[in-house]
Amino acid sequence: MTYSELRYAHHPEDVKTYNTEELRNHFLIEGLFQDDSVRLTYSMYDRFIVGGVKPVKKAVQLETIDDLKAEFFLQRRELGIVNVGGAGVVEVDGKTYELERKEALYVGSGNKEIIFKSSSADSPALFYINSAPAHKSYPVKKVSRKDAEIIHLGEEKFANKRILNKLIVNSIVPTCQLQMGLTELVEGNVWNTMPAHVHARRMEAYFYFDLEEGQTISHFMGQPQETRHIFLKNHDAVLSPEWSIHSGAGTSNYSFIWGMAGENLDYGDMDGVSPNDLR
Ligand SMILES: O=C(O)C(=O)C[C@H](O)C(=O)CO
Ligand SMILES: [Zn+2]
Repeated sequence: MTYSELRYAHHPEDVKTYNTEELRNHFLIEGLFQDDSVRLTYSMYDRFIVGGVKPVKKAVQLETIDDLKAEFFLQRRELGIVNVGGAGVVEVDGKTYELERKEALYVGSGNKEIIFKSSSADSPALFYINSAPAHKSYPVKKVSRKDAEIIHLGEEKFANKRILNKLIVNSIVPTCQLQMGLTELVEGNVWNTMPAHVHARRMEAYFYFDLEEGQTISHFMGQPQETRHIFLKNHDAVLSPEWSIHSGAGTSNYSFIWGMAGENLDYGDMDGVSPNDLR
């Protein structure tokens, strides 16, 4: 079964007036993984889709949704998948790709039948997905951890030591708009993406996982001089407008998947904000 919801884009002046509930309703995405279902959020930010697929007892197919007015999901879109659960399989027009935990798959536009399966119902796969409009079809490619481009960021003394794994980026796999990667906070470190940044040419979505039961993350958003926070739990995602910082501090360490789409594929095209300039 496929469920989807639509989120509008916002003017930063309007977001200044949002209360806690409004911020959460517009930007937070909860409940991504429901047994034998596909859960999608179609955002007006660069028409980016955030979703979760959890096949348990049966195979689950990625069906088209009304918002796309398309014959099949990838008619005019590309797809990035990262498995954050037990081992699983993605079938793309009959071809099978096995995805272990933290492995990724890129699927270009034009592929019609995308089917997700878990290798074992006792430890189901959890497929986190991002999708963006695509003008061209690029080949399907699996990206394992060994293929990732790794960057070591931060320092223990600033509680932001982390390992950034670029997975679906154009130096590894050609894409139209999509970029995805996985960042792991080293134990004892809690801050992600600090110093913070914005990138007016791309929106971004963060999906937080590997957060211990009972712990939380305060995700920071908003224009650098007008920030807000949203408290998140494990397996929550959050939309980041092009004008917003996206950073977080947890009550323990955790990992997260970042995904972007927009004007360019230039990961480094970002404007940094010094911590003392944040308001
Ligand atoms: O840990 C980080 O810093 C990140 O992972 C930052 C994201 O990759 C990002 O925001 C890219 O624009
Ligand atoms: Zn960013």
